[in-house]
Amino acid sequence: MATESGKDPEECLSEEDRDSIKRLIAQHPCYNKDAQHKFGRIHLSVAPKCNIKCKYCDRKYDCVNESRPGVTSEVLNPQQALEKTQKVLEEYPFIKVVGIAGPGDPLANEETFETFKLIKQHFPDVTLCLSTNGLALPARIQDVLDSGVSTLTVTLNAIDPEIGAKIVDHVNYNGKTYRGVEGASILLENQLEGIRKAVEAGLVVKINTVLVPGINEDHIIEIAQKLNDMGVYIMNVMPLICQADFADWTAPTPQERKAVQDSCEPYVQQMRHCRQCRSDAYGLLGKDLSQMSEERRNMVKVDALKKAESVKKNLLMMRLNK
Ligand SMILES: C[S@@+](CC[C@H](N)C(=O)[O-])C[C@H]1O[C@@H](n2cnc3c(N)ncnc32)[C@H](O)[C@@H]1O
Ligand code: SF4
Ligand code: SF4
Repeated sequence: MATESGKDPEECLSEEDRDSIKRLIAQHPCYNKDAQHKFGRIHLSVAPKCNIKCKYCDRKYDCVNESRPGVTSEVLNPQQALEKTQKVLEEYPFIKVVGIAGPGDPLANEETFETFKLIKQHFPDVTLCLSTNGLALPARIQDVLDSGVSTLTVTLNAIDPEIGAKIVDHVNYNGKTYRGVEGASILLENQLEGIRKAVEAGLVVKINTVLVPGINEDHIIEIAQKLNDMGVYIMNVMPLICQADFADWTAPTPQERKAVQDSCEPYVQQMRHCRQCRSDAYGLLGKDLSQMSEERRNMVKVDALKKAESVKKNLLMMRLNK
């Protein structure tokens, strides 16, 4: 599939790169629904600051019992994030992806890059994953690549600034605050340029689009068509969680979300199993270990070790039968 720049992202890659992308998708629970019950991810909550304000965003930094994006029990520094990763990966070896997804915007926090550097040094084989609103993506793309990130998510709720302005309150860019259509236009330009650069650099790109009924439901198909042109790998249409400025809104029904996803599927593969995780979630999707009692965590650990043992046995049998 050729991108808008005329280059086919797959053609730009060597065979070795293509194989390694296939391998990482096979073990990424969000990019591949078949991987979700076998492989997990850990989110490191090292990024509290944000450079924009979405009208639906409500971040909480000491929250133990809510499960949604933007909440975390605590904000960690890079060293604490490394120590947590060491402990969690040792106990739950089925976790193959280390991601940073907030609670704010990873690219608005230098700690993101410091953390990835530490993780890469200690765990060269894990997949590094980043989730951003995209405002700072053109400026930071080289830093993202240098960090060893291979899967990137950008939230893109509109490709028309008039619609975008109904969802984003303001944007802080190069020391100034922009509101309304002006702010939404600056955000959109940077998002599109950042996505283009990321695809061309060989990152596997996912787009999150929050479905806000009455604002972007009929527009999302146009976003999907654009993503097809740009060579994006997968799109995740997430239902609005009604909070902050949208506290009195009505969330989309599962049927409404499915209808939007079905209309987009011809243009870009749809992720339909997103669990709208916390910024400090770890474990399998939908089985967040950060929200479990120690007893339940131990059961998961024993189960995971048993599964790993049976995979080893199967591999051994296959070799012996050759
Ligand atoms: C906490 S954000 C982290 C990354 C980055 N700050 C961003 O917004 O892309 C993770 C995802 O949750 C989404 N999100 C945040 N609040 C939401 C809400 N109230 N309803 C639905 N999705 C929401 C964001 O749009 C984003 O796609
Ligand atoms: S970009 Fe992410 S963290 Fe920032 S306001 Fe929007 S949802 Fe919240
Ligand atoms: S919020 Fe969705 S895309 Fe992000 S880690 Fe959870 S399931 Fe994956």
